[in-house]
Amino acid sequence: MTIVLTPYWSNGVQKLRVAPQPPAAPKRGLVPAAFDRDVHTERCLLQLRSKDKGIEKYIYLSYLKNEDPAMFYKLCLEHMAEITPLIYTPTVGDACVNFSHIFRRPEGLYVSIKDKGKIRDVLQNWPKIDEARISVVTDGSRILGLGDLGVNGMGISIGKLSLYVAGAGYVAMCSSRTELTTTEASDRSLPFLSALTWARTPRGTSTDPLYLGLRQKRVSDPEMEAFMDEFMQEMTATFPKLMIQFEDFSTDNAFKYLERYRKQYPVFNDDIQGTGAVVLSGFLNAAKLASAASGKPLSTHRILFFGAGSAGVGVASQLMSFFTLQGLTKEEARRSIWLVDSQGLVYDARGRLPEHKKYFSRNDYQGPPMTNLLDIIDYVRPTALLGLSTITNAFTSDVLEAMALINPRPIIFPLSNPVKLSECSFADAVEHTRGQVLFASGSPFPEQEYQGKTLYPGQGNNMYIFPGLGLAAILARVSQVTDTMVEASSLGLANSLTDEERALGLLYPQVNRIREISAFIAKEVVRAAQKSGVDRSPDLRNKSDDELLSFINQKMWKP
Ligand SMILES: NC(=O)C1=CN([C@@H]2O[C@H](COP(=O)(O)OP(=O)(O)OC[C@H]3O[C@@H](n4cnc5c(N)ncnc54)[C@H](O)[C@@H]3O)[C@@H](O)[C@H]2O)C=CC1
Ligand SMILES: CC(=O)C(=O)O
Ligand SMILES: [Mg+2]
Repeated sequence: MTIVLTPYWSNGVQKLRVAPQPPAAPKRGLVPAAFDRDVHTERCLLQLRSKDKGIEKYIYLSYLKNEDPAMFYKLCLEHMAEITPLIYTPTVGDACVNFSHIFRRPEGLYVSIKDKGKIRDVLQNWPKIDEARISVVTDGSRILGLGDLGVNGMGISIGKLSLYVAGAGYVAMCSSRTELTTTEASDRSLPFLSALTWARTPRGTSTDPLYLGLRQKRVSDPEMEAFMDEFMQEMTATFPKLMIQFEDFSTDNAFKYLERYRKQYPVFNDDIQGTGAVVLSGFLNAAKLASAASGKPLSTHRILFFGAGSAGVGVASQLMSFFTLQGLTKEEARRSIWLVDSQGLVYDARGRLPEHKKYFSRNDYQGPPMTNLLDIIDYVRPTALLGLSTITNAFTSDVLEAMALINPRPIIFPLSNPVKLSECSFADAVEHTRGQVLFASGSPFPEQEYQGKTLYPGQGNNMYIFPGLGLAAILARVSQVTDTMVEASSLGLANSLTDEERALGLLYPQVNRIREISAFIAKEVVRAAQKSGVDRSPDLRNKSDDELLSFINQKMWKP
């Protein structure tokens, strides 16, 4: 075998590394005579398509990822629009609910409350400590809109990690080796992920003999805080190059642990910040189309949130920058946003509010509680209605018609996941706004024909953001993830639409361009990290934008 050395630069010093080799041909006799890898791609696709149910397709794809990861990711990249809903929302919701039943072999790292005091020992068991770069950490307490699923929430970490690899090619960065046989790819394609399964028997699983988690109540707040402090300290000590994504923590804990660690470690919360960024991006594009139709300036938009949890308030906070970008003050921006929760309009005179709702609580309404969404729409007269409530079909035909009555092009984003919890479907939104809706949902919906025209739904899901944001954070070796980095990811996404996509009226780029989009977002985020002074890769500072983009592209593993 010939070994080819290629030069590269590290901290200003030129070094050599072994160039990647093409996959070794399988040894004679170990595959059938006519075996051909390209034909095998078609075979795998046909096997996948032969299954009727989403969950069966999920199980097949999980098997393929473990057996032949290069093939799995090749299929993902070549059929992104078809496969994303099978490995991610909506199917991942079913996979999580049934996780303890469809479980075949462990994937990821499980740290439970029983490990408190010896978390370091558990982390040391991870097979490839030096290669760990990204971790999607959940405690399973609010999985999509499905509630507390305990250890079954691991499915969401696995799904997000698959999208990290498919969407941003993480494997290459973890590689210190050269062989690209499928077995090696398999070893290397295990990015680090962990689920913290402390301690709660989610409803419905207490009597399930197959449930894989602990069977006890979740621990008290102080005990969880002590656990989290130890966990974060040991994670960053054991894996010094690690970026941590918090995922699907219940509302209070989502806000609490983001604030507690965001200045100390490279960590972000996907539901608060990733969702904020993806919705800001789609909203920027939608608001331009809505304002063009109404003739009213962008600064006059009025946004009504149905759902005021971690995602709702996270998105509201991020949308503040939509208004400040139009020249409004922060106070004026705040006044352009209204929240609704399970008790109706959020306002000061209503009584004691949880901390995360206070900033957007209205002080200009003192009347009786306003709980009916139609009354609230009539009072607020919003240009945009955003759903993050987990309430299926809350945007009824009356609600959609009311929005269409006050806006030539109403912005309607039912963002709850999975599909069965969406506040409305695309078909209903099109029908009840006579095709005028500017639409994005958390989970995918099929396109619609309306009066001879094809209308396309947007998917306002943080999957557009976290691969590129995380990639930039890792490449720039950031010490923390700043607000300006999150905003840069959002503006990067908004600006990544092609002219053709804009001509089709899309609010988000097509998902099959995810690699290109992630690279572009990553470039913008690296620059933002440099401006914030949180980067620790000085080499990247000397690169022009083109050089940086091509560096990022080179770092992406291509199956
Ligand atoms: N599209 C995306 O990328 C994302 C979507 N989500 C989805 O957003 C949803 C909410 O997530 P979180 O904010 O983390 O949950 P959460 O539990 O923190 O918040 C839910 C909110 O909905 C409100 N709510 C409940 N019933 C209501 C009702 N009848 N009327 C009005 N409001 C009601 C609650 O008061 C709460 O404020 C989930 O379905 C989740 O999957 C979350 C993150 C990202
Ligand atoms: C998409 C996502 O992160 C969620 O629904 O929680
Ligand atoms: Mg989430």
